[in-house]
Amino acid sequence: MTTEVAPNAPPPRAMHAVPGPRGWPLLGIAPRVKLESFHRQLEDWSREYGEVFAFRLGRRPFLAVSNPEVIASVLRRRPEVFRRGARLEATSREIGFLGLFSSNGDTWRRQRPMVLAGLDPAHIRSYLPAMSEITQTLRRRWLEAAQKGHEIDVLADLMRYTVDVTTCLAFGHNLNTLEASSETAIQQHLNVILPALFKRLLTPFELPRWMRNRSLRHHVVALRAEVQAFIARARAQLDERPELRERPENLIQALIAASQKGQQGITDEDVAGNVLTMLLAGEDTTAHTLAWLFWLLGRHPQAVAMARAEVDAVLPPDGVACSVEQLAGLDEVEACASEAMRLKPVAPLLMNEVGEDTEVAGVLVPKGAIVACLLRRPALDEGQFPDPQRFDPSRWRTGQPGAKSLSSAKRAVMPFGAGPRMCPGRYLAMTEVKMVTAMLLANFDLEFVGVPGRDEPAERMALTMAPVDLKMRLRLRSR
Ligand code: HEM
Repeated sequence: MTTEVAPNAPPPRAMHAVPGPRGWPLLGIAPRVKLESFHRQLEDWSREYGEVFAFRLGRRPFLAVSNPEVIASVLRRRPEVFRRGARLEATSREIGFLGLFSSNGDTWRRQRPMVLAGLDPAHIRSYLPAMSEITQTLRRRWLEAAQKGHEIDVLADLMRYTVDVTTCLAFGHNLNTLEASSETAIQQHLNVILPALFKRLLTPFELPRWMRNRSLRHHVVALRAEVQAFIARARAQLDERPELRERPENLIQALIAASQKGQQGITDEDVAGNVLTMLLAGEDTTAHTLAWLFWLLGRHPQAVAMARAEVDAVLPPDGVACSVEQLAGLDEVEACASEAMRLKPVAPLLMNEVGEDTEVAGVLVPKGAIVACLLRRPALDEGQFPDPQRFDPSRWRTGQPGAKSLSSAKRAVMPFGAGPRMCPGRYLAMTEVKMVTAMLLANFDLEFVGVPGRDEPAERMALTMAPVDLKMRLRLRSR
């Protein structure tokens, strides 16, 4: 058994002695679970039962934790003691996207440096021209919507943007869904596969025949075929221009070059798995983060005014950044994004399967149990952030008096996770978030961002947390 506890700590408690919501024999709390708002149910229970509580989902024991130090210690002890769930790993293998996100142990160790290298700041710099171009396309789309007075489906447009950026960077091919008249095939596949995956992961019982669903199978097979086509294209490029093996232009070239060299044992399966992982991990997360940020900006004109003043000072009049230096000057925009991720993190919940008996927050947790880290709870803790529900980007300004407390506050907010499995796409994601937000503020006034007839958009959880039915109306900005 592994532990990370002080020497004089009291003896650990067994899980059944830890308070938590009551369940039924065999089913546990399964009949009470609402998949789309499971994160909120857990957050509510943590208010009722405290920083550590336990329950069963089916036969599987769960321990939910919301203390930031406990969360950090769990996330640090990966991939050895805590791991991605065996079901996630098996399901991903079945679908054909066993990439960095879902793999464990040696597969994860082999893949991580490769994926990290493709997404590091140096590579992001070389991706900027493509990203600026795609941001220009989005700008044109929104200029047209503003001129015609059209309402914008925020999530749909932002997902088109992130699909275009991700496919362009990962595969060297811009799908240009922003200018396509209808949803592309890839989006249609993901719209079916992602919710099915999430449901499968949270259903308390094994669903051995889930892939027999004909529609799901169709989408999985078609998506795999799309990915194989990207791989074939990148292989041909590497054959034509062997110098790309040393200086790959995109992630797929980097992965294939490594697999051909036999470097670090990267296999063809690893390449395909990580190509799909980029699509799955990079699309919803960034689009949903931007959507929440826009909704919050729509309610806070002062924050808009400050961020816009900065955008006007740093960027050209079209508001589209084209250098790392310009993006680095957007501190206020970044502060707005950090504050949006504190209040509306798209990953408010991280599930970790226990790989060997261990101890967490003074509780004995057996192998096979799940430790659910409730990431949003510390981010809304009054002790860390006065008036925690208020959207206040000034909390994130650097060089302010109280910078020390800012650094401890930062440790309580983990939108990209923490420890050895922290999100490798965070530089790319922040680049996209800053680019799109700056473009929005430079060109448009936010006439309306919200859900008609509601104060707040509902939070819907399906792998990531999205604002439901968010709409936006833009007016050309009067300067
Ligand atoms: C605002 C946007 C994003 C957010 C909020 C986000 C958040 C996260 C979180 C919370 C994790 C789990 C970290 C952990 O277990 O400690 C994660 C993992 C991951 N993310 Fe992101 N992500 C974003 C964008 C991206 C992008 C753009 C990519 C790549 C194109 C990406 C690729 C990945 C991968 C591959 C992992 C798995 C890392 C591992 O297990 O080693 N993410 N992300």
